[in-house]
Amino acid sequence: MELKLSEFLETIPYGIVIVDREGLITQVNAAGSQLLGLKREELISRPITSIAPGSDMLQVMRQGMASLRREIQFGEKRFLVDRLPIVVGGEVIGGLSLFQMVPGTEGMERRWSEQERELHQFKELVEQLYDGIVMCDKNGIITMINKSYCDFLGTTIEEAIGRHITEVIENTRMHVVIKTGKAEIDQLMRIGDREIIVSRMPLKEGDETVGALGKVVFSDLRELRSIVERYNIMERQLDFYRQELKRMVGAKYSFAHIMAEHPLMKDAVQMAKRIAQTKSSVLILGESGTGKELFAHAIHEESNRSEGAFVRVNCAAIPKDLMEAELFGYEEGAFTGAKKGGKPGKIELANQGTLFLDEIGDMPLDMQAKLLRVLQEREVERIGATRPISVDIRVIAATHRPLEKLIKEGEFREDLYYRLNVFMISLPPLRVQGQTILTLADGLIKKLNAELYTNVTGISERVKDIFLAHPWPGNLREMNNVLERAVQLAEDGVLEPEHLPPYLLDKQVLRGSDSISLDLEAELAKTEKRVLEAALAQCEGNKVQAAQLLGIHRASLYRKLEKHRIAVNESIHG
Ligand SMILES: Nc1ncnc2c1ncn2[C@@H]1O[C@H](COP(=O)(O)OP(=O)(O)OP(=O)(O)O)[C@@H](O)[C@H]1O
Repeated sequence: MELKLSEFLETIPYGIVIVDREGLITQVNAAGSQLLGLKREELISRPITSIAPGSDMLQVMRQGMASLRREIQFGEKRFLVDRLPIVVGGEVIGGLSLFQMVPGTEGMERRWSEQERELHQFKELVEQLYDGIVMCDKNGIITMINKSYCDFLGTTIEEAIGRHITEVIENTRMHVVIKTGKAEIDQLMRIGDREIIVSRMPLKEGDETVGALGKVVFSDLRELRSIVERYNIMERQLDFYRQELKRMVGAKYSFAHIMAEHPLMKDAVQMAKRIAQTKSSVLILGESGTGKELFAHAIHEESNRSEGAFVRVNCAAIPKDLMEAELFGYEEGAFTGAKKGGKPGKIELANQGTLFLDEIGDMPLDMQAKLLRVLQEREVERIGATRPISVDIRVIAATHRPLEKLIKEGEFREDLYYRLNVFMISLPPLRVQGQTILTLADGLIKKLNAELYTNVTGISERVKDIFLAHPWPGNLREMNNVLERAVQLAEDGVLEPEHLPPYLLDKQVLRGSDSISLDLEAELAKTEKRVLEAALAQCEGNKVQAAQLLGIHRASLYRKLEKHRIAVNESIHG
């Protein structure tokens, strides 16, 4: 019986689709599948509404009444459709849809659909590209507006089109743009309680303004502000990670990177090389920028722990209440906000390697006590843990602060001081390194030439004077910064005072402004004499020490003393 029905359906030259009571397709004839452009298998068992979204078939079945000669758009085609309920024994058991192309549109189908597709694509583009776009004619009447703008304004396309722009958009200036013919780009505009950024452009035909186009560039300034804020935070984070990465990648500093010209520096390097091989703690003292971290790296690299991690903790930079978690780590659930799975502390991470405690003088007292326990017992216990973990670490500590004074003031534990101070390396500031700083400057210039592709050959006599007179509070870091700037300004040849930062020059002018003459020889001699006297005073007349301090040979010092007729109390120091 069913076979006969389907054979019968094939003889009908119209598209036929039969659905069951639920609206699921049970039969479709060949003409139907061809008109719909879908294979029979793609249609059977699918809800009719998923094939023809606007279909009123369900309603037809519910009401038991046919809907006849309805025109519907199906993709690019237009169909004329009859829908009938199938009634058996007074009961609706399904529905039948009979359809054909709207008579007369068959031949036009392609041309018409292409135009429509283009228009459709254009509309989609306008919707997607712009948060809001509106166009009006020369009288200010809206001729086009997209859905996003309408949603934003609380209106619809149908309501807006044909009305004057001022009736639809508050604070608009589109009518002004039509009058002046001048574009207004990226203007702030308030609509309701929101601030938006808009651009308005006149539409021209030759010289004549025939309308205007407005577009919303940013539909919510709050969003823009939060984007800018997020961007700023990301920039800062990126900066931080860049520095950290530089620190990690650059962690391979060795003794080859350390420049040492002055005898005190040479001694420090010798000492550091010797103690690198031991497992003992090291305390490095020195002012800011004297190379404490560089020495710590070099000791680690030279030691038999160089394969292990070099972990730096900057005690001055970590907030007090975070320091314990940072150093000791914690177990999962140790406190609110503790990370899942817990987190190892820096001490644990330095296992088998070196723990560099920078700025140890800034470590809070309670943390000092806990650190001392780790050093004595060689065990570390995470916050919230029940068992300690044994660790094998080598500690290098550094500070620019006077630890002995801090001990007297009760700010640093004496027992920890002795634990750390198995070996002590003291790095001299530049201002006591005398003439040798000029050799350091030359060394730095060579290094910078290689890094910055410059070709600077050295420093002029005037720059030497400036360098020797400057106290270099930032030590080698400061000198490196000064030279980095200078070699880039000069590019080649020798560095002259104009390549130096103004603060170095200002000092020079101030220093000599009271009694300076233009006799270079005489001025240099005067300065040399002053420096010699200062060095002798600092060494309480000891010539050997003074020569060392100035970085010159003893014989040279004697010659200079004679030249300047400087008498030294020989009876005390020989
Ligand atoms: N003797 C040296 N030879 C070559 N470069 C040096 C020397 N001393 C310091 N520097 C360079 O100077 C800069 C500062 O060095 P470092 O960070 O080791 O100093 P620091 O004493 O740890 O400073 P701070 O106490 O301010 O942290 C680094 O770029 C380092 O490479």
